[in-house]
Amino acid sequence: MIILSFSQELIQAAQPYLTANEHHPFIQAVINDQLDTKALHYYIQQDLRYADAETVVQANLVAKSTTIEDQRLFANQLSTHLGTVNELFKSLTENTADSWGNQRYQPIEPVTFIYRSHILAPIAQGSLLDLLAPFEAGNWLYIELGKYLAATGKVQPDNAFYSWVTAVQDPHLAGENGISNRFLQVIDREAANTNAEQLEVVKQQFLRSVLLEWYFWDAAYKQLTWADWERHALGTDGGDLL
Ligand SMILES: Cc1ncc(CO)c(N)n1
Repeated sequence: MIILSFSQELIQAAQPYLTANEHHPFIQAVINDQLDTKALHYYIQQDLRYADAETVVQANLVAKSTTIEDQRLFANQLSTHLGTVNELFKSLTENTADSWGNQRYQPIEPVTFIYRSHILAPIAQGSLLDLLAPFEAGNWLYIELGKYLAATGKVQPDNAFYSWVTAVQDPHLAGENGISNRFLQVIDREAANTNAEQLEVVKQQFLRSVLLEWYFWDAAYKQLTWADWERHALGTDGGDLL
């Protein structure tokens, strides 16, 4: 019998969600180089707001760390995040007609709000593991989607999403000794001191992140706004939004 580490267990349980993300029409449109400019704009604007929540999560990972080594790991990655996040989105913006100034600080739309709330929630009462796992799920999913998109061989430099695919495969993030694997190692170390009941909660929160990733692509594909949700709830649009 092969005994899985806790992080391997998370990754195994997340496989159906990964497949669903791969199959999402947004990702398939990237492969076919048919991504709608409006979907790309919405994605850039909303992911910048998600990235702002990642900044807050990472500051709190430093705060919840109990050793200098952990504090340095999370603080260094926070610094890297702050140094690179705008660059990625700026390079994505170059492929669109919109200016960078229009992309930053747009209103936080429903799915972005829910996903941000999900990764921020453990700050109040959670352990280091509670805070790290739902956040790391997003890193892991992005790396896997990057591998998937690269393996198609279809996302070439003239594709609007090319710089995204390159960025999520950066060895600093995705390499054997990269940040994602180092975060998974911290997850395994913390899991060793956590009871089975609490580990099940952590697992569900990890999986919920990967589920919300699917809804994040879906919201971008449909450019869903609070106004759409309102029209839908108040019954004035007659259609199925979700
Ligand atoms: C929605 C989302 N998930 C994960 C990442 C990875 O940082 C990101 N930038 N955005």
